[in-house]
Amino acid sequence: MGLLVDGKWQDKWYDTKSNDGRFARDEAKFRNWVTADGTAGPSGEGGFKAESGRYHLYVSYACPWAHRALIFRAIKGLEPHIGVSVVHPEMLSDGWTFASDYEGATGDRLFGLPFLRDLYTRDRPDMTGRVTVPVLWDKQSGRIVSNESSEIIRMFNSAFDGITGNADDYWPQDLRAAIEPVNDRIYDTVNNGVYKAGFATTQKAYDAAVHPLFDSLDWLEDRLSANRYLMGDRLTEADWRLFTTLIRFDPVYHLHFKCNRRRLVDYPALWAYTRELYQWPGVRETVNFDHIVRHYHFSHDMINPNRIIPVNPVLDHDEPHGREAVQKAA
Ligand SMILES: N[C@@H](CCC(=O)N[C@@H](CS)C(=O)NCC(=O)O)C(=O)O
Repeated sequence: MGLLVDGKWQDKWYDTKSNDGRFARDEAKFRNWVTADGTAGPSGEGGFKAESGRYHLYVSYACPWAHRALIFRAIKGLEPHIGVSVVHPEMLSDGWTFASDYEGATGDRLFGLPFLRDLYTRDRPDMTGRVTVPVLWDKQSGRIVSNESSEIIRMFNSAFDGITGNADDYWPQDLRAAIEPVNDRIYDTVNNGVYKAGFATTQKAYDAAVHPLFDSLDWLEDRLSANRYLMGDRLTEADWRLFTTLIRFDPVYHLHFKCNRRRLVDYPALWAYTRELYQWPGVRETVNFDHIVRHYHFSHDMINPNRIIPVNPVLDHDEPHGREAVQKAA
């Protein structure tokens, strides 16, 4: 685990000491957008036109943020148009690596590089910052388009529709204003909330994260008892953003990140909802529990110093979800 400083790798854990024991996630540094015609998106530069075969996605199967991008690639029919490289699940002193001696790890399919950091410095030789997945790479310009998953999924949602003919819309104009505050609460208290609890190095920082997390899970359980999806009867990006945390909850966050007031399976609506999304066409194939469980327990040795991989609960994600019966919001 480490970061680049002026293009040089430094093996350092997150600095929680200077922050009262709290984990603070860095802002992603590459914020360009692929658009249908190559005009600039909401941030960054233009010049990234949607074209088949031009872009490549770097992911970890373990990472919930990268998982969002993989899901959008699947459900938007982008698999034939955007290639993928999968890093090794163990993230140790060299950060994410392209070692391929592990089932499902592909190596770097574009350049055969040893480490993900080498991809970052290929674009920015003097880069300072964390080397994170996902990364969307442009083969034509040899540059990183984006390393911000919330933006990559919005590009995938619409930029390639003219190429794929898939116009399914997970960020519909008329729901955007309603989606935003739901995304914000889920990001802060659930998606990032589990990390804030798990990486806390003081009791106070842990308490400040774990209680809002379980308050939000109660709120979500209520909402999803009355609504099939977060926005009622329409499945949106808000659901996919929530899903990648829920699917990791019982195998990882409950034990490893001490998010153990309740398990996901103790929430009937949330658990059935998670199964419905897991069973959505194309999604099951993006979930790799082996990489998920191995990554967290093996990589975070200050949480799990002996790197023992727990046995974990046996969960049946294929059990019928029964969510068709859930009433639409009144
Ligand atoms: N803002 C980024 C966050 C991505 C992120 O933090 N990914 C983690 C893996 S789950 C990572 O690569 N961490 C490596 C590090 O922080 O050094 C996004 O949503 O795309």
